[in-house]
Amino acid sequence: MDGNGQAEAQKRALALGCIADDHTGATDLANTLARAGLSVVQTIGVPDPDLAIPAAEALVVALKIRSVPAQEAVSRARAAREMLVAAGAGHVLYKICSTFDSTDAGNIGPVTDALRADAGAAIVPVCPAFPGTGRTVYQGHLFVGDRLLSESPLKDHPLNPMRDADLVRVLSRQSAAPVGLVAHADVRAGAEAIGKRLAALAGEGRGAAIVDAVCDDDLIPLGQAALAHPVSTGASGLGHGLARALIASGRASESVSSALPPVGGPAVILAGSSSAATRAQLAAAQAFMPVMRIDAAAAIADPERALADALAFAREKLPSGPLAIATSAEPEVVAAVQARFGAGFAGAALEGLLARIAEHLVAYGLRRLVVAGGETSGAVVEALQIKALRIGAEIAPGVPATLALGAPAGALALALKSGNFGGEDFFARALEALP
Ligand SMILES: Nc1ncnc2c1ncn2[C@@H]1O[C@H](COP(=O)(O)OP(=O)(O)OP(=O)(O)O)[C@@H](O)[C@H]1O
Ligand SMILES: O=C(O)[C@@H](O)C(=O)CO
Repeated sequence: MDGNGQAEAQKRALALGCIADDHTGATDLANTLARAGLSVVQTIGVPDPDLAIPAAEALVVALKIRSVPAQEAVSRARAAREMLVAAGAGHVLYKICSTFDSTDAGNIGPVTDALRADAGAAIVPVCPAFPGTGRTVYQGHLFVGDRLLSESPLKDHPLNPMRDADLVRVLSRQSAAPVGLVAHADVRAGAEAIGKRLAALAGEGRGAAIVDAVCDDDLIPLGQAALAHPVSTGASGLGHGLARALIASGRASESVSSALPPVGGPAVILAGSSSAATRAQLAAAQAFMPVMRIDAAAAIADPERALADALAFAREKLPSGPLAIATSAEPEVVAAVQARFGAGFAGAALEGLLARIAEHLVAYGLRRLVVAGGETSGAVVEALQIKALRIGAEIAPGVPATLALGAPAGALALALKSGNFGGEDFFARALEALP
């Protein structure tokens, strides 16, 4: 192989394997890794061995395990790690939400414990910081903008209300082994200081340690220190640090991602997220497109009727331009729906409804789709049988334009928006950005 061939092959050798606990989290991470300079491919679930996926330095496996029972999350994450390690990944990042979404019986602890055991690791560094979107960790406490997590809108999340900002305490409640803290003073002192502190905590028998990070500069030593361990757990900030550390160590080379090919055609927004950000974005969208608000209680009681109504609305409006269909509602309405049907049942029913709407619309010829909400995105992407995503330009921090690969319906441009991401004009921007 000549010099160019070697450089090309090295550029595409898998260095970083990622397991994302939801689909918008996966595209967020894939976007961050691509912007940091890695070549990245995202698959929907563990890919079938016969799926032809382009070679890449980072592979992000999108799972939908944030809100499933812990045992199921553990076995699915283990299978994904096994595949990633067999494919050559030297480090595996378990991508969780930057707002640490999980219940006390939640999955971040059990999955982190299991991946640590499988990798034979002494300790797992854990950091959900993503300073670019206002998520920072100080003295183990997670902030969303200038509020503690427990005082942010995440306290009212429909599936995982986050009412404790002390992540050492939160992760301890979910973990088999005790949890430690690498505080900001060590992070400021650099990668070596973080490494020493992690080693000391491992020596005390701690299985995981929350690592502080309050700004982008902290992500570089964090990534270097994390790369010395086989497994880490965190959000896009840690992903950025790992990508930069891989490039700095020569295990990956900086590349520029290419633009997505144009898809064109009708566009629809489907929103299942009830986050404050998504609600504000829908209100802004109402000024320039028709928005159908689905009554969640009525839709759960009679899903066939809700499906028929949504499709009639779409058929009528789509010829004149983009439209939105949303189950999103104010926290009091969500609480009432959950009290009547149970949160899990209501969530699954509404995700299923939006996924069926997506299937029908794609069959009608829809080619550009924006989905708001991680669980909702997972349901939609799985229903459309999308196998992998190519990552395009960033629409807003944490949200790239993507191109669906392997879907039976053919080319489809997609933006999967995490509930809390994007400014008020996000939907207008997304429609412009989808090729
Ligand atoms: N009106 C409603 N009442 C009750 N539950 C709802 C309602 N609308 C949507 N849901 C459910 O709330 C959940 C929202 O989760 P989803 O992950 O899609 O959004 P999010 O949590 O805001 O986004 P992210 O996970 O990306 O932060 C889904 O299960 C959805 O079906
Ligand atoms: O980290 C985040 O906040 C997002 O990528 C996410 O996981 C949303 O579901």
